[in-house]
Amino acid sequence: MLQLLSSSSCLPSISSSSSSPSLHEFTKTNSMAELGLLSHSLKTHYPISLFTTPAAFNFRFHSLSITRGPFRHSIQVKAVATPAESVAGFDQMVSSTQRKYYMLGGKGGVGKTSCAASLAVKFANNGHPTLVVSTDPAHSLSDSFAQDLTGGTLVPVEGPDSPLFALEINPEKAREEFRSANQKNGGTGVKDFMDGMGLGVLADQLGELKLGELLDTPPPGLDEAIAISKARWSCFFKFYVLDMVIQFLESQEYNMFTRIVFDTAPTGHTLRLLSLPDFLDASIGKILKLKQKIASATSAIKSVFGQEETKNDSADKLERLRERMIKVRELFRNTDSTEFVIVTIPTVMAISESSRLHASLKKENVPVKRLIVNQVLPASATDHCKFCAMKRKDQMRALEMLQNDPELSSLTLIQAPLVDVEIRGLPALIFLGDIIWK
Ligand SMILES: Nc1ncnc2c1ncn2[C@@H]1O[C@H](COP(=O)(O)OP(=O)(O)OP(=O)(O)O)[C@@H](O)[C@H]1O
Repeated sequence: MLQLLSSSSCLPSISSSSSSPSLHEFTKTNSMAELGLLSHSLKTHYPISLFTTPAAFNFRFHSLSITRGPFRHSIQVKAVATPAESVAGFDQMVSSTQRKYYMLGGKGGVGKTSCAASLAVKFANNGHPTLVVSTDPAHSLSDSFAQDLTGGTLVPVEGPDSPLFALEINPEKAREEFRSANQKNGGTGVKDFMDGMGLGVLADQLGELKLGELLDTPPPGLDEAIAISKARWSCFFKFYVLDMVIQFLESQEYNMFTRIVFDTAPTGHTLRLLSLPDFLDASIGKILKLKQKIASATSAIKSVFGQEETKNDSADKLERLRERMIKVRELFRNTDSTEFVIVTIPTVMAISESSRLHASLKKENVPVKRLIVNQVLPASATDHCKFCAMKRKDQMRALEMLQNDPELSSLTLIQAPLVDVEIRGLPALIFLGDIIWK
């Protein structure tokens, strides 16, 4: 039988009091597939009730009860809430049936994927058909869900009450599409492909740069060429992601989803992605103005050479691209539908970066209300562990710094403890989600 045993453990844990393996032990000793199977069978065959009971002092007990079948038992987990913590306001996040977008972002490795995946699961378990999308080319959603999501298409996640689909925007698939389009038409295929994305005019501008060639065979020894190739590829991938976002808005395929959660790339990449629509809008505006000036100055010559229609077509395409970029930008800035949740950890470096991230997001007018400080060492961890005591002291200093930070102190602060299991698979995500999203 599984039951609460956290008093003997230094970190919040899921433990066992008998010879049966605990979920904690299970996650350590079994494959991801087995864990997935457990999560599936728990969900499919045995009703689970999740509840949270406030307890004395700074402890909070999270309970997972399985109420029938051979798995009849309850698992309780101790987590710690420090006084500065506020409630995430999940009731408000879940309340409307209108489509909402949540982007989770921050420094590399702080727990963006775990927080995003746990939020998606929680939405789906609270009645929202939900899509969770990774926009990080170095995806970890598959690991987080313990399920293969690498195909670049929507994959159903088994278990939650309402439909939950996951999508890793697959850089290899994008690259393949890009290459085959490029080969198909002897170079002009790049343009066709980008045309399909509403970006054909940009392909015109990029055509000179021989993007495809550089991707396939960077000239040997030319570091600069490789760097340029990488930069162009990164730019292309961002277009690809933006195109996906437009599809979420416009395509029937995504109509059903009332919550879309983005697991974003580390800070720098995401800021560049968010600022791209604005940059393109401004650049296209300038190009169009320039084109108009040139057009009026040379209209007589153009009509003689019969190029009028081509130029107008190109201006129309630019205008359409601009409209699409404005749509995405409006989406990113819409306070009714969109929220960027910053995820950080209690270190001076991570908090400094989060502060800069918030400042940049404000500049981009992207709404931010909540800040998750993940991996906070519980007070109980310091009882018999000098290292943990020192570490927690350090973390408390960083938290103090956060509370005095002019950029961050206004945000709703959510603390998530460092737990002693890796956050992988549905049960672990439900567990983490129940701690964070209250
Ligand atoms: N609160 C937590 N307690 C214990 N482990 C955690 C916690 N949050 C995240 N982890 C673990 O930390 C690792 C990194 O987490 P995750 O992949 O969510 O971070 P990330 O910010 O998305 O990383 P990347 O930037 O590399 O995509 C994972 O192994 C995850 O299980």
